[in-house]
Amino acid sequence: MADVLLSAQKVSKRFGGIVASDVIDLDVEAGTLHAIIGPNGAGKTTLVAQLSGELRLDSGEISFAGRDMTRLAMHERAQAGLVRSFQITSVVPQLTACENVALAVQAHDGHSFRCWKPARSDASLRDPALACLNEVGLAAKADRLVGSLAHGEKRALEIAMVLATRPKMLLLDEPMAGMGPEDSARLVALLAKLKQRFTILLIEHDMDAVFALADRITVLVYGRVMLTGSPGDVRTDPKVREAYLGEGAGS
Ligand SMILES: Nc1ncnc2c1ncn2[C@@H]1O[C@H](COP(=O)(O)OP(=O)(O)OP(=O)(O)O)[C@@H](O)[C@H]1O
Repeated sequence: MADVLLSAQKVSKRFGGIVASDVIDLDVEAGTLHAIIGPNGAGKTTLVAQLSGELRLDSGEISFAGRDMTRLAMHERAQAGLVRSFQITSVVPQLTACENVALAVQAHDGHSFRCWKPARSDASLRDPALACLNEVGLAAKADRLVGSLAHGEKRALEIAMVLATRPKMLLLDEPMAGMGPEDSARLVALLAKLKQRFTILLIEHDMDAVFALADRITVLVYGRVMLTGSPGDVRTDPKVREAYLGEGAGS
């Protein structure tokens, strides 16, 4: 087995009577795109929040690049290279795409978000921000206000902001949500390019995207891992077909 970059061991989380994560074991190998699929309420978002540090574990352990992350805060995990995609709600609509990415560069470099003004003119922020926008195909929109960007462009901007933090691994929670087929196809192409450089954990309901991109897939059902395997394993597993994909899906 290749090197494991991210490992979750016996991770659990309960919300009142609901067991959202039920003793989950997950190993993500370096250099792979690992997808997590499962029906609504299976615990996918909860698991990502636990991995990124937004949500405390009730029990279990998380290690990343050989370091114990279990008790580290979100920004400490991000500093180590484990970064969850920014939610569009954390993007400032009154600033341009470039200024928003510059803020992410600035935040990662340890400056305060309050000092955003120099980000407009400071080449040490603008140049890396433009490079990130270029990577996601948004260079031409660098000086557009975020509020005026189309939905697909905003999602690409979120990814540019992750890249600005110089991650080792990206945690992406439903990046295709709400997208039409053209934007989805564009994002699949972008992720196919990014997976050559980054390890990626992808939660996604779009099965075409998952089967096009994933090297490994973990199926969660009721907070438990039903199966981890190759796309072929998952596609043909009768339990998975019954529990989630439905007969004929994914084929
Ligand atoms: N903050 C919370 N408080 C109470 N219950 C929660 C909370 N967050 C999640 N849950 C519950 O935990 C379970 C898992 O939810 P989660 O959002 O992780 O599932 P999911 O697989 O991401 O679902 P979806 O595909 O619909 O996004 C659900 O039953 C949900 O209602």
